[in-house]
Amino acid sequence: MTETPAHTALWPAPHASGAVTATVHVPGSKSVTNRALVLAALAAEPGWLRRPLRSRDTLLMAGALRAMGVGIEETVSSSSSVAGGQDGTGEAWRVIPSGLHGPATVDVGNAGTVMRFLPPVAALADGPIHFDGDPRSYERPLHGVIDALRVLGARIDDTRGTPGALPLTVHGCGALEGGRVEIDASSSSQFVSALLLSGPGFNQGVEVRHVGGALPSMPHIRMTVDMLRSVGAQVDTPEAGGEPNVWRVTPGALLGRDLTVEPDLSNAQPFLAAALVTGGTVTIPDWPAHTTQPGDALREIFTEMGGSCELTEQGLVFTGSGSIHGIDVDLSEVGELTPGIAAVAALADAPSTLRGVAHLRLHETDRLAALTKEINELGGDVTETSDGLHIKPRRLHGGIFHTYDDHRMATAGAVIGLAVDGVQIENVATTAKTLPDFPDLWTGMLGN
Ligand SMILES: O=C(O)C1=C[C@@H](OP(=O)(O)O)[C@@H](O)[C@H](O)C1
Ligand SMILES: C=C(OP(=O)(O)O)C(=O)O
Repeated sequence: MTETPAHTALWPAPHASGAVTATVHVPGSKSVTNRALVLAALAAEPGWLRRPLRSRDTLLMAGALRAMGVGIEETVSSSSSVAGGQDGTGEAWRVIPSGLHGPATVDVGNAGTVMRFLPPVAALADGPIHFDGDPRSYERPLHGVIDALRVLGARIDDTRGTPGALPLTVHGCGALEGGRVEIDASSSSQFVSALLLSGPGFNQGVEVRHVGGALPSMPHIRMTVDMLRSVGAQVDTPEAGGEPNVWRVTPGALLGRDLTVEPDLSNAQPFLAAALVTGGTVTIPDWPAHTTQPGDALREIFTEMGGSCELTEQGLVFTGSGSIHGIDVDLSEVGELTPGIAAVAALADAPSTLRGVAHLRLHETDRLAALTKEINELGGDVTETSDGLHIKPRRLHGGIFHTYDDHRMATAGAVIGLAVDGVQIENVATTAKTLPDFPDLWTGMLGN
């Protein structure tokens, strides 16, 4: 949890005067967009991304790939025949791979996907690629990727900062041997995803064996595997009868695809929470019937917390009952949903225990400390446990909700603000990491 400058702007979180009824079009998934960009950049032919997320994390990914020589052309069309998504409001990115070249400099910002997914890509480039980012990026775990790449044959200079962390330089020489590697990915599933995504480009492919504590965010690893397969890669997984905690990717050329990015279901969370908290109804169009996104778990989690939902032709229709229940839940698979669930839990009719998310201490900020401090400063009763939070609902009052440069802290504060008058979100602009339109979508949902 890094210190927040006192002067940062305050956003008065709108208080809901009654039950919210709204349809909210949620922009594309960060996790899908950034995987699709990497896979398209590594492909043997051009591809399309339709309805990509345009946010800080995805623009950093696109900028980094461009710096390494990949062509990414942005087109916007009102005609679905040219570039449209299902609603015809088509932004589409044409990705034209043309070799990966250094020297180049990559700004990772504070994007886990950029700082983890790109060093393996850089190892395939033909020159040095320098990586740097926000101060927080120096603190986020990266050793799993760096150590593994060295075992697989890469030369990496990480002597400018703390060894095993940013800033660093990957001295790519146009190819990487690849092969077998053991990593401890208990601090981030993105270590596994990173090695698998570039695996088809390594001479021997890659075999990643996770050794260590529980691996978080399994749906995100399944997303990696599914997306690799969809561009023609051969991937063996533990689920497909393989060894537990072992993934294998065979070397081979990747296809250029035409992919429409699903809405970001984790970013749908605050809007669904608005229905739950106000006893209203919120519809999210284009909710996928089948998806690897962890946000899909909200259908079950928020139903247990008092709502009900139905997948219809219009999208996911989620309705609050007017009561909010506490929950005892293991969130290790869906850690990024924790801030939003904590916000709802603080407004519930009974205590909640959120477990399995110790690794959130090394996310955008220390999310367990930040949620505890900020909810308690509004009068709440949250205690940190070794791997999560215990939340006893209490009557909350207004005040400043600090965000620590964490988009999900900002949206969590907005959810509390619906029910508690006078909540002010410090630096709501930090939502630009994955949802730049958040303040407008939020006020639009409330009919303002
Ligand atoms: O691969 C991905 O796209 C992500 C994986 C998860 O990371 P961790 O496993 O580090 O929690 C998740 O929290 C993050 O928001 C996105
Ligand atoms: C943990 C998150 O992001 P990142 O991709 O930076 O890890 C998140 O979006 O909740």
